[in-house]
Amino acid sequence: MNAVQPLRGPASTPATAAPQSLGRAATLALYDELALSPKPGLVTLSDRGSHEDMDAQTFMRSLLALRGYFPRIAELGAAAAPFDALERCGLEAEARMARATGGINTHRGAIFTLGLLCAAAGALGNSGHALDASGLRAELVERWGGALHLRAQKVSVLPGGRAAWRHGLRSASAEAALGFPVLFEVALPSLASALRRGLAWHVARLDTLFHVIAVLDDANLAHRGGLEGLRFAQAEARRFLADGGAAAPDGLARAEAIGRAFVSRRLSPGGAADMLAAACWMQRIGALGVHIGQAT
Ligand SMILES: CC(C)(COP(=O)(O)OP(=O)(O)OC[C@H]1O[C@@H](n2cnc3c(N)ncnc32)[C@H](O)[C@@H]1O)[C@@H](O)C(=O)NCCC(=O)NCCS
Ligand SMILES: Nc1ncnc2c1ncn2[C@@H]1O[C@H](COP(=O)(O)OP(=O)(O)OP(=O)(O)O)[C@@H](O)[C@H]1O
Repeated sequence: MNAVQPLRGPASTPATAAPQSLGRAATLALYDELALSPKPGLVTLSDRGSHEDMDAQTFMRSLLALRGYFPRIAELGAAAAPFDALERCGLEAEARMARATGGINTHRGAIFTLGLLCAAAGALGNSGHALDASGLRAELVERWGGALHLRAQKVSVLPGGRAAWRHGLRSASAEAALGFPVLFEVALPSLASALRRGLAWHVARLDTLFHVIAVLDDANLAHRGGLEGLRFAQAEARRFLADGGAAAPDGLARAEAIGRAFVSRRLSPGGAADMLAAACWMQRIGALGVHIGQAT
């Protein structure tokens, strides 16, 4: 568990941000995700979860290598770049991540999800509109939704995309084409509600993560555990929430127990981790509508 935690979350920046601030917030949000512990099946600062090939050091190397990418893609968004320019920028970032980690996939999902969100925020900021969640979602879908729909119809050669296709699930690309419904309709309301209830930042993040695991077609879970593994993880998350979630007196202990069950099945909810990072990014750029000192 983290020794020093801000009470309700890190300070958020004003609601119109430059590409540099949007990108910096993305790096910090990925750290928010990495630093959260316990976190079932996922890598934290102190354990590897269900992963044999990576640990916190691998993630930190990857994060450092990606620092320039998020401001760059936010700038592309501000310049109204077409989807293929974003795609090239994303693929370059994937190559940089691979060089930094020795070929290990630490942040492919985050490069995609947070990259698209940074681009949408860059575009929105440039048009002079305030950075709120519904504006961001509309901007993403209007500008790049068509290209993302086409992308979602292609058969992926990557593990998550193949698992999604095999089991008839919504892939990461399909989730993006729909404007990330689980992010906007589940993760953000969960995080905002947890912060408004005055929950500590780490408890709020943990609660949000479980809300996402309960409903997301997480291609990582499906790749590692098949449909059975995905449904098992979703059912565990639903039970956790029904029993009071992360804020319950035994919430952290129950999260740890679920972590042990995930590790024994090699399950890792990587897609849910990306949604959590995206929600933390929204909080950091001020698009969540809840700021320190505003919580009631
Ligand atoms: C679409 C991507 C994520 C590939 O996805 P695919 O599922 O086929 O591959 P992979 O197994 O590597 O999974 C990617 C990761 O997505 C995340 N994820 C899994 N399920 C989901 C989901 N339902 N929703 C969102 N993210 C998810 C996980 O972290 C997972 O590990 C992406 O790598 C890609 O195509 N990149 C090319 C660059 C690009 O187009 N960029 C666009 C602008 S950034
Ligand atoms: N804290 C985290 N710990 C582990 N994975 C995470 C974390 N945060 C995000 N993820 C996501 O999970 C994915 C890693 O999953 P995985 O190890 O299954 O990779 P893979 O290359 O798709 O498949 P495999 O290694 O099983 O063949 C990454 O895309 C990453 O975005």
